[in-house]
Amino acid sequence: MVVLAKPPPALDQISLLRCPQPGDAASFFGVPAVDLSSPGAALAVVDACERFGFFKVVNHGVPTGVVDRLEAEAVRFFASPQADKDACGPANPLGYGNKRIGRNGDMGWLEYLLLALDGASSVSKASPVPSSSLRDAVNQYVAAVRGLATSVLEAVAEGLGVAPRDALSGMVTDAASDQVFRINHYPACPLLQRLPDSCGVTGFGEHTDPQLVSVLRSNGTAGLQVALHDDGGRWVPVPPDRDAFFVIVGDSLQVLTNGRLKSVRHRVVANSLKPRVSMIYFAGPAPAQRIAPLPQVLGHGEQSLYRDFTWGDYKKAAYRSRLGDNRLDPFRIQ
Ligand SMILES: C=C1C[C@]23C[C@@]1(O)CC[C@H]2[C@@]12CC[C@H](O)[C@@](C)(C(=O)O1)[C@H]2[C@@H]3C(=O)O
Ligand SMILES: O=C(O)CCC(=O)C(=O)O
Ligand SMILES: [Fe+2]
Repeated sequence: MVVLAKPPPALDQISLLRCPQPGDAASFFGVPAVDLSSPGAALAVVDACERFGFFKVVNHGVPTGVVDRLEAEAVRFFASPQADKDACGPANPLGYGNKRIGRNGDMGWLEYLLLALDGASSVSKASPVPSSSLRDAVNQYVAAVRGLATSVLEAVAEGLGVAPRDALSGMVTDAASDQVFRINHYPACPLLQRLPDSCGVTGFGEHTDPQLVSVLRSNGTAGLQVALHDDGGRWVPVPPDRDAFFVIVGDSLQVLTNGRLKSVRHRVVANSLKPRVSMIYFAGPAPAQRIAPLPQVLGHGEQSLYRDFTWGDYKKAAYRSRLGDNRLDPFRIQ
């Protein structure tokens, strides 16, 4: 991350970034698009996860109405009086959060609602929810995207030659699995117009997701960027696609495949004109789940690159870390 200048007071504590420019030919990035029902989907998923740790699912079959209903509920919540939003916060880590991300000093130009899901993938009783209509919309949406996450993990198993087919997806359908759901709202940031074009304001700072996979959907506002694996971590913008779901490989899937699939660093930069709304489902395993390379991904004589840990261990360490930390480093065998 590069801090470029002293920010205007409203952006105090929020880092400024050097951003790729839209006209910059070098920033072109063709996000792989996969139709999970097509022949060859399993190999396409593995290829995308190996090369980028990132792809989008098209022709997914999730009804538009389910997505639109949740987006409308989210917009309504974020437009409600600040006191009503604050009644669901401060995020610790669950609940309504404003600019502060996590507990360790990270800040971004956003507000959000972070919810835990129970074994049936419904919003848990421990999560502060503003209304029953938002709760119902989240439950309906999550039922659909959890199905997408399990199909992706089945495709990964198939593409890697791992049996049984549910070796990975079963970790998410397990009644004790640890699933989290987040709705982010990045207000338009007009102050950006006072900064040089090459300068961005951090919406959500760079990080990898700790879970197995995350399924992200946003409105049509740009802002998401990913760091390429094979080009010195060069940041490239991801063109928004409100009709697709983006899949992000998390650290746990990296370990389960002994580094063959790699988690991807990603971040969000604020937009000067349009608000961005995103909703992300984080598919995590049960706290007691051992996170270690699946025997079938290890070649003859290949050793694990990581020391053994459970999801519970990793989550505890993650929540003590800063957003941009490389959370897997302490678990790597030298
Ligand atoms: C700074 C932090 C926020 C985070 C917990 C952490 O300490 C490090 C990981 C962060 C992250 C990134 C992906 C998800 O948005 C998230 C919910 C998660 O599981 O790990 C967030 C955490 C958070 O916002 O509390
Ligand atoms: O809001 C987005 O588009 C991405 C946010 C994100 O990466 C996260 O919440 O972990
Ligand atoms: Fe993320």
